[in-house]
Amino acid sequence: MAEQTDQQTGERIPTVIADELHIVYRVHGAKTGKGSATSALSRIVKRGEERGVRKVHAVKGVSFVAYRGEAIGLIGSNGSGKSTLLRAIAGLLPAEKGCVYTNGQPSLLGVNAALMNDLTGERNVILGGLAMGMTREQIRERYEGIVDFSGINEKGDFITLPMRTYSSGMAARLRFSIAAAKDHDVLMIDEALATGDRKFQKRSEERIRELRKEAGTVFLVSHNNKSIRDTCDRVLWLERGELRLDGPTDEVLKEYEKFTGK
Ligand SMILES: Nc1ncnc2c1ncn2[C@@H]1O[C@H](COP(=O)(O)OP(=O)(O)OP(=O)(O)O)[C@@H](O)[C@H]1O
Repeated sequence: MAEQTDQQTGERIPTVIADELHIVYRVHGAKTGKGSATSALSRIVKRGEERGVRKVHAVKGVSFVAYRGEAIGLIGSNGSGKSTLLRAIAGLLPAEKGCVYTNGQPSLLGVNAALMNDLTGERNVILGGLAMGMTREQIRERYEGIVDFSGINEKGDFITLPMRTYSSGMAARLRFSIAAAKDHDVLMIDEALATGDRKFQKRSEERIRELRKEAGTVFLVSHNNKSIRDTCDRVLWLERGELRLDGPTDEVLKEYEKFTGK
C-alpha cells in the first residue's frame, strides 16, 4: 500500500520518527557515594531518588524523521548514545520522555545478535531466519545464498561446525549474512561492518545499497568514516546524547572530522 502511494505521488514515506526522545538507564545496586555517614544522610534526604539506583541519561531530546530508501549513518564519540538510540528504535528500550514511531518492523543487527554458540552455523542460519519471521521454505531457498555471502565455507566446511569454533570476524559475517537475507522495512546495523575483512566489508556495503533500493531504510552505526561515506547519504551526529548535526554525509563528516581532529 505504502509503496503504491510512493510511486503514485512521488511523496517521501517516513519510516521512523523520533520526537524529542529521551532514554534513561537505571542502574540498580550502584553505590551513589562512599559509605560515609554524610552520603547515607544525603540519600535519606533526597527523597525523590530511588535508593541504590543511578540514572544514566543516554539520549537527550533527539528528533528526526527517516524516510524509505534512505541509508543513515550514526556517528559520535564513545558513549554518545548511538547504540542506545538504535535499541530504542527497535523497541528494546522504553522512552523516558517523547516518543519514537516506526512504520514497519525494525530489525536490529548488532555484533551481539544472539546466535547459539553450541549449534552449527547451518542450524543458526535456520534459527536466525525463523526468528526474523522467514518461513522454512524461504530459508531453504536462500540458504545457499546466505552461506556463500558469508564466505564461511571458503576455507573448508565450517558451516557444519559449531559457532564457537568460528573467529569473531567469521561469526560477525554469518550474523550479517543471515540478517541481510531478508528484505527489511528498517534495518539497523551496529558496527557489523567493522569486524569483517576489507573484502567482506565491500560485499556488505553492496548489500546495504541493495537493501535501500528494495525500499527499506538502513541505519548504520560506525566509527569508520569511510564505511559511512561509502554507504550513507545522510548522517546523524550524536554527542553526549544530543543530536549535534543532521544532514548530508559530506557536510556532517566534515564538521565531525574537525571536531575529532582527523
Ligand atoms: N545497559 C546500560 N546501563 C546503563 N548505562 C548504559 C547502558 N548501556 C549504555 N549505557 C550508557 O549510556 C550512554 C550511551 O551509551 P551507548 O552505548 O549508547 O553509546 P555509543 O555511542 O553506542 O558508544 P560506542 O561508540 O562506545 O559504542 C553511555 O554513557 C553508557 O555508559
